[in-house]
This record gives sequence, structure tokens and C-alpha cells, in this order.
Amino acid sequence: MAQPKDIALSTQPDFATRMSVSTSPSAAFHSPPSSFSSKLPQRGLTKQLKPFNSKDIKILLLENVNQSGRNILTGQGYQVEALKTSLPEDQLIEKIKDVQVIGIRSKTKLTEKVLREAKNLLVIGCFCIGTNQVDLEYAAKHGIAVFNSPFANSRSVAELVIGEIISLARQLGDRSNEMHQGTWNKVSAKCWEIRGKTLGIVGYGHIGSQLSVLAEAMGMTVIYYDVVTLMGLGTARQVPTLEALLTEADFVTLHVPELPETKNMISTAQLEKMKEGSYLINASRGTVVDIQALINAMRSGKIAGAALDVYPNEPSANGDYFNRQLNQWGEDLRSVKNIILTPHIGGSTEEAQRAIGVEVSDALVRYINQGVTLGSVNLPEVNLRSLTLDEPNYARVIYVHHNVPGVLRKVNEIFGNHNVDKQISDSRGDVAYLMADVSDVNLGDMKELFDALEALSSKIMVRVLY
Ligand SMILES: NC(=O)c1ccc[n+]([C@@H]2O[C@H](COP(=O)([O-])OP(=O)(O)OC[C@H]3O[C@@H](n4cnc5c(N)ncnc54)[C@H](O)[C@@H]3O)[C@@H](O)[C@H]2O)c1
Ligand SMILES: O=C(O)[C@H](O)COP(=O)(O)O
Repeated sequence: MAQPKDIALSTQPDFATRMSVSTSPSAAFHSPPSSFSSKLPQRGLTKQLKPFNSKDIKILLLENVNQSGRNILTGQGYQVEALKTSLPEDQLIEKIKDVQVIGIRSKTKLTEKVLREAKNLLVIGCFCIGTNQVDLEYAAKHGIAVFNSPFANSRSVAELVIGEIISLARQLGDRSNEMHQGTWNKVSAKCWEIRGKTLGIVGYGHIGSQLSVLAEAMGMTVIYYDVVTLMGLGTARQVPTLEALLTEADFVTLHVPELPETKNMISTAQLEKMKEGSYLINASRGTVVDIQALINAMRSGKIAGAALDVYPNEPSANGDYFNRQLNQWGEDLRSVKNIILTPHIGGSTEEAQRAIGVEVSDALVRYINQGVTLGSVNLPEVNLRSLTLDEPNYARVIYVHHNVPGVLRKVNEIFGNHNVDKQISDSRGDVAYLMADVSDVNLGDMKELFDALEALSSKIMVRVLY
């Protein structure tokens, strides 16, 4: 049976040692889980936990998750099935029934309909930044944690956009296509340096702010619009409205999440506000730009160039799928001049994929083996110091429950005469997460605790690890 070893020393070096990736500014506000902090004094060596009502941990990885991540998961003894593509809904529903863990990227849609069938699912790993493809609320209400990698591909996206700004300003795509057709077409008309031009960044988060620094280093003036008031890096300046940004920028680049408010954020009215002969770049989500409106604006000459990395409908696998069947404007878009079309490769670099593989797999392992939710995007972030080999008869009880009055009293009644060595509880909206380490328990005690918690009306999910 491929299970986490009963009581084993963790042989994984810590994340920061294996991959020198940067940490999110917000990460500094959390204490690191103790499995990260091998240099801190510990009472004993960390014990790897497993469920008392033991089942194999089966994991389905879709969309070609990087080998770095697969190695960590198989190294834990989990059963891992890895596929290169995403799956059509009917096949996904069949496969997801069987697994405790699913790893996806941006294509796999984990809707309520799919998740309803995922009766064994404990946790979802999004091996990417975006989590819009998952019904986060449904998952939370069913005790399914969701993790992502919030910034490991930000630099890759920012670098791609820098390349596109220069390529659009110099019409590189068209010149290269012409040469591939055997045509020598040496022109300077409407080809520009980017020095001294204004870059307008919509969404000044992880990617937008990275891009800001790179663009300024190349002599661009940077302005940005964000719904949150944020300090600009370097001499970048926040503008109060999207309209102010559109009227001032020579290049507009979009780095907002997919939300109802960002759907068609750039459509005919916004394109009309943009400067004559300006450029538009979208490497965020396909729903953010009204593509038919963009085609019209480019045909009229209002917009001099565009780069798109994302589309409302994207195919689940590589192949000749970018056509009218996928998106009805497909062929029109392909016929426009000075438009760079890329197949959602903003985060597709070796560096980013390797780092994401490690970061998300580490989060999954911590969650599966220890119940730690640090970094979860849909459950409260809860951490409890790891159990050690000095604590052999302990059980870690995890109780995910509806956030209603009176639950803690009932839970503590169930703990009854046991000694609760440490306990923590937090809530996020309607869902609360409690973790407690109980000492001096045997397998029979664990079953009793499990059954009693299962019977509570507030229960969403119970796990007992030892
Ligand atoms: N093309 C790719 O391969 C690729 C790779 C990574 C991320 N992405 C996409 O890029 C998006 C941005 O990534 P990030 O890491 O910078 O995200 P982030 O969360 O760090 O930053 C997003 C910013 O957008 C702002 N924002 C939200 N709604 C807004 C609105 N209506 N108007 C203006 N600003 C708004 C937020 O306040 C935040 O500052 C992701 O959500 C993802 O969809 C694409
Ligand atoms: O959300 C993301 O990180 C990007 O859109 C990249 O998605 P991908 O991993 O599917 O390329």
C-alpha cells in the first residue's frame, strides 16, 4: 500500500532550501509551519501523521503538472496518476470520484457539478496563480481546502509583457511572419522606441508591480489603476480611475483577476477612450477583454497593436484548435495586423513551473499529513506545531464545521476526559476549522472521537491523524 509511512522522519529538505523562490510580502505575517523550520529548536523530531481510518491517498494530477511536484507527492508514498491534459467534464466526474487530492492548472473547471461527485476529495491544488476555475465557496462548504501558488510565475508573466511591449512597438510579429513567407519589408513608419512612452498597468498586484519595475528600468513612465490604494514602486503613479489610465497610456496592460467586475472591462467604450495608435496587452484572463470590440478597434486603426495570451475559451490540449468552433471570432482575430497571439504561456517557463510544482505539492503534503491550512485560499489559515516522535500516543483531530454558536462547547465535551495538549480554531465566513492534539489515546479512543464528532450537526468534515 502506498501510504505515508507510519512514523517516519521527514526526509524532504525544506522548501526554501530546495527552491530559492521569493516569498510573498503577506507570507511574512504568518509563522512558518514547523516542518519549514528545521533550524529552529524542536522538542523532538517531526512525526509524519496518517489517518486513523486509513485509506490510500490517491492523487489525480491534470494539465502536465511539473515533475518537481510529482516527485514530492510520490516521495510521500501517495498513489499519483498524472495526465498531460485537462479532461472533459464527463471524464473528470468519473475520475474525481475516486481521489482524495486533485491537482489542476487553469483549464480544469471544478464546478459545483463536478465537486458534487467528488465524495472522497480532501484538497485541491491549483498549480498556478488563478483559482477562478474552482468553485471555492462550494469547496469550503464541503471542507475541501484549495491551495495555489500566488506568485511563483509573476516574474515570467512580467518578462513576457516586456517582450511584447517592444515587439508591438516595432511590429516584430508582422516582420517575422513576412520573412517566414519570403518577403523583405523594411519599414520604420509607426515603429517606435519604448523609452519615454507611458505604460498603464491595470491591476497593480504581484505581476503588475513586477512589470512596473522592469518598465521603468527601460525608461518608460508607469501609471497604474487598482481598486485598492497601493504604494507605487519607483516613480510609478496611481491614477484614480480606469478612464484616467486609458486616456494617458501609450500601452495598456491588464493584470486583474477574473471577477464579475472585470468581465469585458475593456470593451468598445474603453477602447474609444484609449489614445489614437495605442497598444493593448492582456495576459490576465480571457473574459477581461471584449475581443470582437478589440478586432473592430484594430481594424479602424485606433489600436495600433495588441498581444493576447488568454481567451474566453481555451482548448484542453495542444493541437489545431484555435478556430471558429472554439471562439466565433477566431479567424477574424488571426487576420488582424500587429497582433501577437500566444497560447496562455505567461507562466510557462521552466523556473515558474518548477517553483509552482514544489510550492503547491508542499502545501498539499502539509495539509494531508498535518492538517495545516496555511496558504489556503478558501479555508481559515490554521497552523499547529507539529507532533514529534516524543509524542507517540497523540492524535491530531481536525474538525471542519459550520460556524454556528455552541460548537466548541460540544467538541470539548467530546474531548471529555482526554488531555487536549494544544488546540486552535479559526473561521472564515460560514466555515470554521479546529485542530487539536489529544494525548494518551489508542486506536479505539480515536474511533470514538471520530464517531462522536461525525454525529454533530455542525460537522462538515472530520479527520483524525496519528
Ligand atoms: N497568462 C498567464 O499565464 C497568467 C499567469 C499568472 C497569472 N495570470 C492572471 O493574472 C492575474 C493577476 O495576477 P497577479 O498575481 O498579479 O494577481 P494579484 O492578485 O497579485 O493582483 C491583482 C490586482 O488586481 C487588482 N484588482 C482586482 N479587481 C480589480 C478591478 N476591478 N480593477 C482594478 N484592479 C483590480 C487587485 O486589487 C490586485 O492588486 C491572475 O488573477 C491570473 O488570472 C495569468
Ligand atoms: O493562473 C495562472 O497562474 C496562469 O493563468 C497560468 O496558468 P497555467 O498554469 O494553466 O498555464
